[in-house]
Amino acid sequence: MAHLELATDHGQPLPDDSVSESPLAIRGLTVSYGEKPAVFSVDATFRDGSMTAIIGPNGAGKSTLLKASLGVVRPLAGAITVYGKPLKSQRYRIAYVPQRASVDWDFPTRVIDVVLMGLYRQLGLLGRVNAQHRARALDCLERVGMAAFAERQIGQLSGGQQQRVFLARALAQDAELYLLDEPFAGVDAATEKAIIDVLKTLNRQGRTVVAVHHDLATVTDYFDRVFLINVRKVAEGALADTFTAANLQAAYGGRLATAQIDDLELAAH
Ligand SMILES: Nc1ncnc2c1ncn2[C@@H]1O[C@H](COP(=O)(O)OP(=O)(O)OP(=O)(O)O)[C@@H](O)[C@H]1O
Repeated sequence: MAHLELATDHGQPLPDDSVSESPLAIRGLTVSYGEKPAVFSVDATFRDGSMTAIIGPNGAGKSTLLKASLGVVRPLAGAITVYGKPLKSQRYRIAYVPQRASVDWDFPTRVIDVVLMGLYRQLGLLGRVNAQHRARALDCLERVGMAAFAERQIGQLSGGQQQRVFLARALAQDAELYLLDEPFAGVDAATEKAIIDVLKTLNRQGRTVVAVHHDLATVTDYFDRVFLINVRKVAEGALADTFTAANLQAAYGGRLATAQIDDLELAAH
């Protein structure tokens, strides 16, 4: 049966199993930085083992949704569960790759140290790094093609290289749920390919990937589900049901020209 959940479903109780089986379930989330909410009354149920693109125009609340899911911003209202349990006790199961622009790249630290941060659970309170930890961090750098840069200062890398290092840190964490905020923004084609290959490999291993994504032309190739938002949820579901011209119009309004929509490989709805 086609699975299409529209924004009108919030407020209705969802069956318990959809929450308990979901790596990330959001109910009634409202976040406000000032008077106007950035995210309003949003429900979302990210499916285990799926690859979901969060899509919407600038300022639609996409980053805010991720930050609230990590407990980084405090919501006005709403509940977030991770694998059916409160976020607080499950935070370690989530790896996060922030938006590149939001990171202070001038802090003096080496690439390998950034990746070792992903091993914080193994390192314990004293943070003693042994040969095994180092080998694991190097292996993660290898997987994103950055092993040769291990000793380099993070500020001395290009934007795409920095993005790969942050992905390596997320890999080191060996999480089950990966949240990425525009992982392909400002990277070249080779880096984009390297990143999507890593994400698809994680997904094949059963990990859940949720990424804020701006390039509508690659949605169909990269993802199997979409979550459309413009402060409120517009729609969420499988590509075939949800990545439609009508939903894109609803999310972007006049900001997306009909010609742009016509060029996309959309679901036939
Ligand atoms: N720390 C903050 N303080 C005040 N307002 C904020 C803050 N962070 C975000 N906002 C506002 O909240 C709204 C949603 O921002 P958010 O970054 O979540 O949108 P987005 O969909 O990720 O946008 P983009 O595609 O441009 O990255 C915007 O109007 C933004 O200006």
